Amino acid sequence: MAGPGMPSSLTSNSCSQQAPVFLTSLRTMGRRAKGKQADPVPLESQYSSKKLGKRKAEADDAEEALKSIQRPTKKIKDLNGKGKEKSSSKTKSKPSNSLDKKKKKADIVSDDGSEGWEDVEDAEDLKKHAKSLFKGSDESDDDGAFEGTLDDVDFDEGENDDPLQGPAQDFDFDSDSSEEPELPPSKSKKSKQAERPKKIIPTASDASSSDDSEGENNDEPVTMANMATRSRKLEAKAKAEADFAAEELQAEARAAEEDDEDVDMDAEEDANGDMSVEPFHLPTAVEREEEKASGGPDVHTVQRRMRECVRALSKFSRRAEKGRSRSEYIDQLVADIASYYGYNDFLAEKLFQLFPVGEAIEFFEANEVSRPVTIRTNTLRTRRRDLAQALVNRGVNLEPIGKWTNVGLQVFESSVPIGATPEYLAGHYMLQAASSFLPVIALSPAPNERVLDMASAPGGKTTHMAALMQNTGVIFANDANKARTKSLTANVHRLGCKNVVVCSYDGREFPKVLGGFDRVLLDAPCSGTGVISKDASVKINKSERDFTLLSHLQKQLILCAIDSVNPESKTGGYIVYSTCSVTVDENEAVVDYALRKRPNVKLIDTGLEFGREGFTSYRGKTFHPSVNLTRRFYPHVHNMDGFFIAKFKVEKRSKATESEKAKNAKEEPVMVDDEFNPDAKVDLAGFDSDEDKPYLEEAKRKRMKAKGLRPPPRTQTVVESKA
Ligand SMILES: C[S@@+](CC[C@H](N)C(=O)[O-])C[C@H]1O[C@@H](n2cnc3c(N)ncnc32)[C@H](O)[C@@H]1O
Repeated sequence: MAGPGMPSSLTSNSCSQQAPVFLTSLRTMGRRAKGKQADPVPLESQYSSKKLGKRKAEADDAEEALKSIQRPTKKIKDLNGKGKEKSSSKTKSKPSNSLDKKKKKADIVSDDGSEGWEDVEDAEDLKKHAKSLFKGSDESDDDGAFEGTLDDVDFDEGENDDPLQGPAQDFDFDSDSSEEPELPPSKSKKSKQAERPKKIIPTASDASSSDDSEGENNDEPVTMANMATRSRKLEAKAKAEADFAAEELQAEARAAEEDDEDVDMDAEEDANGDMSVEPFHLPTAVEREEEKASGGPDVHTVQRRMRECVRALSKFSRRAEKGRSRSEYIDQLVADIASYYGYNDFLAEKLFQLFPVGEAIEFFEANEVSRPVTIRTNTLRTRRRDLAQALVNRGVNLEPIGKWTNVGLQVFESSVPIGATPEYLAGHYMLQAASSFLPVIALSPAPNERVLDMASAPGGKTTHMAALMQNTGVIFANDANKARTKSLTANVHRLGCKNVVVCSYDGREFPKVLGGFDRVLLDAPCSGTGVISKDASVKINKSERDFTLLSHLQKQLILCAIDSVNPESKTGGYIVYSTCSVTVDENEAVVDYALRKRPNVKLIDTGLEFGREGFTSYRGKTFHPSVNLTRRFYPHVHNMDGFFIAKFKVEKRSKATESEKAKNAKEEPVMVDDEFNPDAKVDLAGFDSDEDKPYLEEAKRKRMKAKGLRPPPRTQTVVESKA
């Protein structure tokens, strides 16, 4: 495809790399919580003020964790105050979304290719239709987009007997465009919009906005004019109820704790509510071996043990068995987490280490629940208000995601397949996870700029950038995987992006093939530990070696991204590095590496109004203090996919940095033929792999130990293992 400033060499894809191990293509694992959107959670939950990175066994964490690991039969109210039973993923189904029941549902496929909701119960025709149309879904791995025309779609198909006619103009769409005329309020029957559940990812400003409905008469009929206000009022009420329920829970927990002190500390309710079950005993190493040999414990035992370990770790001196160490409890807990949630031991431990004990359980729980379905309005084709109106008319229950985006809509329910509406096919929106709006918001490309999207397929972020640039300037949308550039191209066409040049190079070939960009987005290939709810295969198929190789690749790519930026850009000179992974190796460690190797770059604020600070130290490693400017997003905190974002400003190289450059000359970007593939030998020539040596050595030692071999003595300082 042609584009302004496009060298002719880029009109055809020049890369013939092997497809990388791309996470969303592995869809063999079942999803236990499929079909549920997670309950809304407040932005920056109670953990927000906590310093992460330390294994703090706080009582608060333990209580959160105790809520997550449910007793098999005990009913615990959820925070929405509905008193529904929360259930473990292995023994019972998850709490269902109340919206599930009444209406038929259509398949919704997110841009990541994951299905958001369950199939329409008794609408086979819709299902069949949706199946064929979802092939072109934004981030699906299917290469082919829908190839028919709008005429091929039966526009009436999506209409159910009771189409929703609610208007969209009463939502807060002000941010869409200041030119929009004020639509006069019109009368309609009560829209189902008013019944929608609480918003996801509410910002502080969202929460405070609920106050303006004070004093309104609840009995007055619902009109288009008052619908949004009433809805906010309902949300406020729900929040108050949730707070009340949470207080109740805490009171219960406090009472239980007091009981603990009075009665035998180890007395425990059994599955039937009897108080006569045996006191908890942490298995010894021998007992664990025996347990393994006999096929492992039953799920109730595992649940109880996890709960007890969390309790013990929260007040270790009082609750732990005499003579047992903290690390014994942690080892048992991690082993149980791995078996309960279905992770390999290595990954369970790696993820567990990211959080305080109680919060870790929340993270694992959140990975069992699908994230909300969200779409991004393509402002090249429509306005959010108009899109919302069109979709509401088709029976889609939606609302703006939050104040932080003026193009996002959260879909609560739909009687039509959201990936196959006429509006979708006409490119009015992209099915896109809320988290993937963030890197583009952070990069904030401006009209007429020259931008590189280094790893861009299938184009969710490229097309978002094209819209922000109002189809001006040029975006080089690159992806090493040629097959994936097909869906990228399809999306670029569908969304009407005219300033995009699609190309297929290994990102490590930049800036040799092309440089001088105002801005670069590196949405790097990663392990996908932030999107486990979409792709459960990550739980078992990621090994230590994968993380080492990925981290290498990411470090190589980030240097190339930096070197592709024009430091003298009048408008830009920025890079955003992002991953959908939560591991430190793929995030802070990569960013810190870039800061060390390229003294002419510095981290700057992402401009995002939420997200947790990146780690400045982690398990014995200290990063540059400015790494706290990076942002982490978590499913259990933000109700989004796990994500990481860093924004850099590239400065001109000074004399001092020039000498630095000479020193690092051997690290000039190199042409590397291997795409990331855990089994391929990655050519690291010229890349500074020295610093990874201790890790590689330690990994080798571990592998040998696991095989019962005696590892050679350590030759280098190895980062301290588990605290
Ligand atoms: C996280 S996905 C990108 C998603 C995309 N930015 C979007 O928003 O739709 C990572 C991409 O990196 C590509 N990739 C893997 N190795 C690469 C390399 N060495 N150079 C460039 N792209 C690479 C993969 O093919 C994959 O499409």
